[in-house]
Amino acid sequence: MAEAQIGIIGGSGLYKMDALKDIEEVQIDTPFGSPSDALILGTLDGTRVAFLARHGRNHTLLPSELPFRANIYAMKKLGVKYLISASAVGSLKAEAKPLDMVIPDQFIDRTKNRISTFFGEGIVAHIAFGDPICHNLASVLADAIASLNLADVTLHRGGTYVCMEGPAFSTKAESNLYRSWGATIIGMTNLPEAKLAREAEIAYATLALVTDYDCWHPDHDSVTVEMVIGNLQRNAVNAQKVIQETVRSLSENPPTSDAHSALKYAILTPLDKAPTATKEKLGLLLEKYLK
Ligand SMILES: CSC[C@H]1O[C@H](OP(=O)(O)O)[C@H](O)[C@@H]1O
Ligand SMILES: Nc1ncnc2[nH]cnc12
Repeated sequence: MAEAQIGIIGGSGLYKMDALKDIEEVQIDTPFGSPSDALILGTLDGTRVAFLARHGRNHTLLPSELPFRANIYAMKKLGVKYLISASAVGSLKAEAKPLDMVIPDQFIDRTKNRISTFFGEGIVAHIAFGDPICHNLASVLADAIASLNLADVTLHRGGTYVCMEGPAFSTKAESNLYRSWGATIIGMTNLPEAKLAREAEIAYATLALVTDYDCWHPDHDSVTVEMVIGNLQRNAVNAQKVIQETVRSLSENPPTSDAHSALKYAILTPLDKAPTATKEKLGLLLEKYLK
């Protein structure tokens, strides 16, 4: 059922993409349940893409409730090889200001309650995750931002995204602790997604849209939902331009990615000894290794 090589996951405040043409809504069933919402297949400048609203189009799912495995598996089912996450984040550094964009290259895991592997039930795999973001896809994103010359948008290339559990925002002590670790931004969603995308051999990169200074900055109010959504809406048009330009570039020049062969040396269990039910459940992920 290959339908789109490029997927987009829209986070808080980015529940649809206005530029998509010839839209088709697809309800996708996966061995890991239903995704956050129907996936939207649409065309951007002649290229078919798949869009998913991470929290559902009416923002009905908490970060801890997100069906991360179903979301990534659904993208895999549609044939996605490159996945762009657009996400609202708080800034942990003075120089990353609200309305700036960050393309992080590292994560710190502060989640407590997430399932972030497809494996288990008789099949063991350990993917390499030292470089959790696809460098080549991140470069395409960065080049797209540079080529657009967006007024008032500063891009910060690289940096560490702290992924917290939520849903409450951080305490000041936590926020300052993450600052002392040198982290750049904070959010609640991208780390499990990046891990699962890697297991699914999908290249993943984050376009982080800074909406606030969390709660550490002495000269700025602490983050509120109103602040996040207000600033995200101010940035939504630019974010969509960046995604559109990235898609154009990816379709002209699809980069190589180590993610596309991430399972090659990761699976420990001999597949001929693995439970049939698990092999069937992981179907699409194992397909090429079962031949
Ligand atoms: C609405 S504020 C907190 C919420 O915003 C971010 O969402 P996303 O990553 O989906 O853009 C953050 O991770 C929290 O889920
Ligand atoms: N300060 C913050 N903390 C966690 N997630 C966020 N999303 C946007 N701003 C955030």
